[in-house]
Amino acid sequence: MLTFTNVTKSYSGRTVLTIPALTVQPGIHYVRGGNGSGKTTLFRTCAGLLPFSGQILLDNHYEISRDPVAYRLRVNYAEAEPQYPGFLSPRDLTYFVGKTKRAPDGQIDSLAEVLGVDQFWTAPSSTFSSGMLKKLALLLAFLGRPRLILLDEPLTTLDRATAGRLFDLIRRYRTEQDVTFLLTSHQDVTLSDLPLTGVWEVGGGRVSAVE
Ligand SMILES: Nc1ncnc2c1ncn2[C@@H]1O[C@H](COP(=O)(O)OP(=O)(O)OP(=O)(O)O)[C@@H](O)[C@H]1O
Repeated sequence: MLTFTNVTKSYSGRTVLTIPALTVQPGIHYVRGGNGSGKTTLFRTCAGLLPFSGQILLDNHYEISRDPVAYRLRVNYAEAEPQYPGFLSPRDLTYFVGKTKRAPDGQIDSLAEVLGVDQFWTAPSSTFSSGMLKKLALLLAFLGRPRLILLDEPLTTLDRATAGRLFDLIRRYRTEQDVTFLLTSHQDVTLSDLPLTGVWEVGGGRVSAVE
């Protein structure tokens, strides 16, 4: 569902990722690697947020530089450490992102309830704890009808109950809507409740399949 061809990503002339050829099949994938190995760079590149050279193709059709709107409509991303303008509330942000992602009727309310964002719906995000910010970022990442959702450290700072509900949501989007997930975590064991399709190791500037 996602194909990389001759992809390289550099910062100020320093190459941090080289992916000559790689195909990610539909499913739930765990992307692991040490600090600074390039996981966030990989996710931000896939999300269309960073310039790179080469080609990333979604569903054999959508390419970031050729179809930027169609591609971004289908690829959602939650940052490891989300930040939003402090004066904006979940209601403001979900309205805006929901519109750009063409969220179906009722989706925002349902996700807000499942992830517990409805508890602080109109509060300015400057007043949020890191777990509250994480819940909001996760809600935004499920909006619309994505084909691919990239979750960078989704469990960090999340309380146990919400983590369980997030796993249910991932399983549901996977089985009911054929959404593919790429997830990172520094704790292998925390993802063990999910039916993983693949495990990938990022290291030495490369991405390789583990199993
Ligand atoms: N904006 C940037 N400018 C320059 N170098 C960067 C930038 N962002 C990341 N890097 C470098 O790219 C490499 C990969 O960083 P990245 O954040 O992708 O790693 P990571 O695997 O997500 O790390 P962690 O597990 O610590 O979050 C590191 O060497 C980092 O210093």
